[in-house]
Amino acid sequence: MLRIAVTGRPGIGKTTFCLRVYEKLKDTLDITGFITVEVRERGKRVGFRLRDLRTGEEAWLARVGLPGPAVGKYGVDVAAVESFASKLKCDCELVILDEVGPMELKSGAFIKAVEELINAPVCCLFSIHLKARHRLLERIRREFKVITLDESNRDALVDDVAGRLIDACKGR
Ligand SMILES: Nc1ncnc2c1ncn2[C@@H]1O[C@H](COP(=O)(O)OP(=O)(O)OP(=O)(O)O)[C@@H](O)[C@H]1O
Repeated sequence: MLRIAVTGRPGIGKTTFCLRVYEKLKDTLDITGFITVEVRERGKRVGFRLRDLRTGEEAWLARVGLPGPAVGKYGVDVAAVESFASKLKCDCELVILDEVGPMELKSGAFIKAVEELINAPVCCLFSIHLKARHRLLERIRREFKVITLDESNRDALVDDVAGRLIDACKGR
């Protein structure tokens, strides 16, 4: 059972990396999870949407002007996080989760769902916030193989991580 967490500075390509690995593995492995996609209007970032990898279903995670707990200038839709967290399943071969960060961590149900995943024998590819402090993030940093993405490694590592996850999930 292989558990990998990618991290790196904001905008380095964590979401892109998770998506590329998903595209490589989706026909081979049973995968659940979601990614977080930034939304820009007229060039300015206005918020983030959650996207279920398998179904393509989307919801706002956080948006400027949304009521709810604030992270920077964004209000977090905790109910949306909970709804996506409830779809994370331990009984698949791989869980891809982008990301475990300050917005998602506003949801107690999200924290509980991720803890259950970590306690289960399932392969994981998470992206995690580089610096945020939280007991769940500390646990992931301790227990996962953590890879820091940068411009020089983020392309080459896609095949490497995808290959390692297939081997681990298929017990090779
Ligand atoms: N390997 C890559 N090569 C070239 N451009 C990339 C690569 N990875 C990401 N990008 C570009 O960089 C930008 C940010 O990418 P992405 O959203 O994946 O980063 P992120 O680390 O998830 O960001 P955030 O910190 O907001 O979560 C996007 O415009 C994306 O197209």
